[in-house]
Amino acid sequence: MKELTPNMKVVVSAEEIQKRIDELGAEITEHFQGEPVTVVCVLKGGFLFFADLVRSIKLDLELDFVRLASYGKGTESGELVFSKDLETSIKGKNVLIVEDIVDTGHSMDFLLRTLDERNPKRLALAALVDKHERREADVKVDFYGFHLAEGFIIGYGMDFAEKYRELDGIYELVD
Ligand SMILES: O=P(O)(O)OC[C@H]1O[C@H](OP(=O)(O)OP(=O)(O)O)[C@H](O)[C@@H]1O
Ligand code: HPA
Ligand SMILES: [Mg+2]
Repeated sequence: MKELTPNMKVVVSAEEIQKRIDELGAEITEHFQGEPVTVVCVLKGGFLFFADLVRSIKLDLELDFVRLASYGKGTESGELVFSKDLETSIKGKNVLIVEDIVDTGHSMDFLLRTLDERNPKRLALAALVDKHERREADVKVDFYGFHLAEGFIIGYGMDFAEKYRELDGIYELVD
């Protein structure tokens, strides 16, 4: 276990995350009714949730990865693009997007709309954290791990200035 600093408050423990992922894996397995699914990891933040979730889904899976970038990041109006697109076709396939956190909703609004235009059979979104404080785009999270009202969180894929992604729990950064 890594040394934590006094400005890090536990929000969800590693044990709670793993228990919830087992439940989500069972829900997702049931949802797709024995059919194969293409599971899409949203890099970088989604990498740990994706790695654990795919191992708890009991279906035939294809795995693929995307990474989003915005022009003029840091400005409110940054338009989203792929800095890495899917490498497989999703036409006619069941697709599950796996994301660490939905915050303003702009990232998932873009990804859901863009992938939907490729005519998948079904398109669903799993997000470990559904955070409401700053929501601007109306995004439907089909499978969520935890609801959070507010706060800036790190760990389990989520970073602050590229640090803390490797932590196995979720923490809030407090002053
Ligand atoms: O709902 P939103 O306000 O769009 O924010 C959520 C997104 O922001 C973070 O990713 P980021 O683009 O910072 O890249 P990262 O995954 O590489 O950390 C996070 O991982 C989500 O993907
Ligand atoms: O709360 C957050 N933590 C880490 N990364 C994020 N990206 C959007 N919101 C967050
Ligand atoms: Mg991300």
